[in-house]
Amino acid sequence: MERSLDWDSGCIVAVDQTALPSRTTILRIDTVGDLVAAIRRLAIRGAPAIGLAGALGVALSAHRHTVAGRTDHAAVRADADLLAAARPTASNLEWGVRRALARLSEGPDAVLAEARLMLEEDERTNRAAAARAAELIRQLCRRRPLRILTHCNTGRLATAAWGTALGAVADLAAAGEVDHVLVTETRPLLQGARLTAWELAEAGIPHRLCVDSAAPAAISRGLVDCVLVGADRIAMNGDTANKIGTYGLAVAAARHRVPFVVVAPESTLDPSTASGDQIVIEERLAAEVLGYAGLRTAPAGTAVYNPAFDVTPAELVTAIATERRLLRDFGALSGKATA
Ligand SMILES: CSC[C@@H](O)[C@@H](O)C(=O)COP(=O)(O)O
Repeated sequence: MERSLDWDSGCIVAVDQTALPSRTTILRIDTVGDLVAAIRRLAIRGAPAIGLAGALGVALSAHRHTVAGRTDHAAVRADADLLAAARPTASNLEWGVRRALARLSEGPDAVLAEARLMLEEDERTNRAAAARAAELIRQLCRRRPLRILTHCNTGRLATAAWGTALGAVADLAAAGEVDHVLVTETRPLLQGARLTAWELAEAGIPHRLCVDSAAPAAISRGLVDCVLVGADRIAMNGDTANKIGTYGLAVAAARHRVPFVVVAPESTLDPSTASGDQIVIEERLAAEVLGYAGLRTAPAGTAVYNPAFDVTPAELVTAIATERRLLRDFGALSGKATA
């Protein structure tokens, strides 16, 4: 499969991200219910990827609810609402669903054409944002080759192709500028250990895996030249929601004057959210923290706090690189200043 997510013969096809790295399993999804479930259980995950999945889901629904050339718009809109609500934090999901839905009056093929266009755009978008971030890192960091810290998974699996922060890592690595990438495990679901380490190995980019709690220590010991992460929702003041643990990395990076750069598509910027305190943070099931892969790691019944994301205040973010611009003065997001 060229893309980690695509459309094929009336189905959404996607790499099952819960099966990696043990198995490469391709899901064929042909109902909106199964798609919502795949997004909720993180088989399809990563902000850009769930946005694209949402758009493909609307196309799936539009085709399913078209009989003899007549589309049941109310049924498709109800499916769109279900899809948009599958996970609350990433703004890309609602963006993808709404963009595909906007073509509904033109019929199911137009909806699918829009979703397919979004798949194509995704790679161009990611490459542009990643190249911009890589260029910034070249300017900000003097040491070569670079030691880059990243969190969660922002590679091709989290998008349709190329990736955001991990795309920037790939750009720098292709230019021979990367010593190694320090990859956080990303508890509780191990997106860093399972997915980022797998993608970096595939790409032949040297990397080391560390437990999440070792990452701030690595920054404090001078073992990290820059931190590169993705985002799920960026508020208009630059506050950035991303995988739980990002905030702690940003605090450590600021304390030790290490550049902390966010790489994300414009679709992650949310014009309706003024600041990070308005971002809804998804809370996930206790079972994800109480055990892993069927093994209990805490006494049954232990109370759990399991937020999937945290919010890094803009003041801790060195810059946000998108496909269109580099944001360093966060007033630019609310139109008060130019980027
Ligand atoms: C390019 S992916 C950017 C973010 O979506 C990523 O960093 C992240 O936090 C993903 O969380 P997940 O819960 O795995 O979907």
